Amino acid sequence: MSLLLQVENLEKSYGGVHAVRGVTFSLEAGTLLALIGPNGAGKSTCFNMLNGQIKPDAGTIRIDGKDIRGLPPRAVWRLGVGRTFQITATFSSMTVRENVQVALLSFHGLITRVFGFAGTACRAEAEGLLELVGLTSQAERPCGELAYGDLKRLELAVALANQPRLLLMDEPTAGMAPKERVELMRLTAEIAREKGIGVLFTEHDMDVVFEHADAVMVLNRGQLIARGTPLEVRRDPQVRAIYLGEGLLYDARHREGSAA
Ligand SMILES: Nc1ncnc2c1ncn2[C@@H]1O[C@H](COP(=O)(O)OP(=O)(O)OP(=O)(O)O)[C@@H](O)[C@H]1O
Repeated sequence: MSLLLQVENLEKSYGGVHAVRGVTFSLEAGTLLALIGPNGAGKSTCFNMLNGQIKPDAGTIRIDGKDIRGLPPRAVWRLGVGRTFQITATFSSMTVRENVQVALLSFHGLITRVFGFAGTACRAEAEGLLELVGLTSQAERPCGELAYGDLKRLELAVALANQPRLLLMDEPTAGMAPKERVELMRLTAEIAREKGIGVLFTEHDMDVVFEHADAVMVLNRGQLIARGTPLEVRRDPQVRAIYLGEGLLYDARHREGSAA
């Protein structure tokens, strides 16, 4: 596996708040890395630096060896950094297929040629992506009618339309039922492995993190305090201390017991 993302000594302060301190990590293509930490740990700030929304004070961010630090979001997106958000950003009056078509038109630089509807442009490509995320049967429905779990799949298809090398997922399963969470993350992992996409995701649901991440890193007060396999991180005493009262300790015992 090749090293896709390399982050070194990333720093960001807001006035007196040192939000991200010396964060260093890497991500291999085709793997899922979870970034966890309590509220205010600096997760969103890290994400916003990785996709160009916030300029780091210091540090380097390399995608396939190219330093992207300080580039604007559009340029970062063009280099293959996609992002999904906690609140889905789709066009509710368009059909599911049209939403993916519009994303594809944008990716192919054709968006200025369509005025409000996608017609037949990129249709076959859109249908291929809908098949990939299991939404073929929903293709002609207005997106505003979709169940929440399907909306999240659509959001994944829209993100994939840009052929990302790195996909940043902001709490991908927030608001979903447990069964839907498992399905979405299994699908994401399958697609990431098949297409060699690196996925970095934040998540508050520890079940999702420990089931689906290849590696987990823990941020606390802007600093990475642990990085390893899900099992290593679950067993880390510092991580356990931070997550006491948030379910991790119980969860870890429960899982280790059931794995034994
Ligand atoms: N625009 C801003 N101006 C000032 N302080 C900020 C700003 N954005 C974030 N912070 C502060 O930086 C720190 C890290 O915030 P951040 O939102 O990155 O954490 P987080 O881990 O994403 O939290 P959450 O899980 O609640 O979303 C916090 O102390 C926060 O109050």
